[in-house]
Amino acid sequence: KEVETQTKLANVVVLATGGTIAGAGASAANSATYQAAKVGIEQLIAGIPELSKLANVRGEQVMQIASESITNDNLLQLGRRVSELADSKDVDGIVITHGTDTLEETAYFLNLVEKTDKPIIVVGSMRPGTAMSADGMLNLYNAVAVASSKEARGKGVLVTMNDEIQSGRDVSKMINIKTEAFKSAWGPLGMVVEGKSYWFRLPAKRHTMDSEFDIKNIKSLPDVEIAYSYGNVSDTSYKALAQAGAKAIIHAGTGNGSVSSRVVPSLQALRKDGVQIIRSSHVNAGGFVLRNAEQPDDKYDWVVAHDLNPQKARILAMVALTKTNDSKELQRMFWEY
Ligand SMILES: NC(=O)CC[C@H](N)C(=O)O
Repeated sequence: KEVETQTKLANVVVLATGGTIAGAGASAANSATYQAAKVGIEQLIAGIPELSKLANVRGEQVMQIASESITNDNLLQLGRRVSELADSKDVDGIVITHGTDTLEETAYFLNLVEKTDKPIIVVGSMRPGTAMSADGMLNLYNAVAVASSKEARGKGVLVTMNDEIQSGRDVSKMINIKTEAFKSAWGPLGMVVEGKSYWFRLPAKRHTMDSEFDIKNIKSLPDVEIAYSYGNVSDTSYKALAQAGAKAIIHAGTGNGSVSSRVVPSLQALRKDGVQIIRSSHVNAGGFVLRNAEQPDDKYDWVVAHDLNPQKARILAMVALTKTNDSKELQRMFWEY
């Protein structure tokens, strides 16, 4: 009987990349002062013996970094390893441990480019394992629980933080000092309680199996940069980014992606020079940019990022530009993904 239940367990691979979930501080009182990316994946897995009841878990250290330092090459490396594992008959689910600063970017990237319906869960923590009330252990336990469940298949890349199951597309780090850090403007998809998932809604946007993008066909990612907007903003950063070779500039706009009258002529000129201009919003709880509402996008041949925040808009723009440089096609992709 024991052997029978053992063989029925799902095979889950944990790909470790660093972050606070692998962090260590000097004392248990250090919840905010510590070094990220210190503890290896074997030690993290060994610290949660309960994992062996959920799945056959093995770990792989893909990199060991704080996620603010992740590069496009790191993204591609991780994406390719996820894809190889997803293609393997011996793997039922994949968990990625990640720093929380850019976790939402990596989760969205994988959501766009991984051609699999196997569960892919990205997880981090807000406190290092050495701190009181560390959250990494339960977050990782929940990630493995979701990764090993059949119900998680085909739902796109997911994020398990603070007992919630979030869509990797929607979720964003909203506050950096609470364990309740990750939110989606449209709400979580479900909850994990004591290793069991409870689902309430499904992602409506194209992802994974239904995506036209495939990591196997992406050799490199183009340079897409973000320019932040605010009162008294000048066009200096936009021009400098274009000068440095950006193929697209994400306008991290105020409100509904509004553009200062001081900047509009420069963005028109940059577009004429071939740079794609993508209007997004840096409104904290979730921007919502509509085409031709704030600026005449049709006339200027600009693209709107709709509800994608600037950092997620950068991810989609990079992936989309590997396929097309047609602004109408880019806009279609921004509506569909
Ligand atoms: N909570 C965290 O994971 C932040 C640690 C670090 N800055 C990172 O993103 O990797």
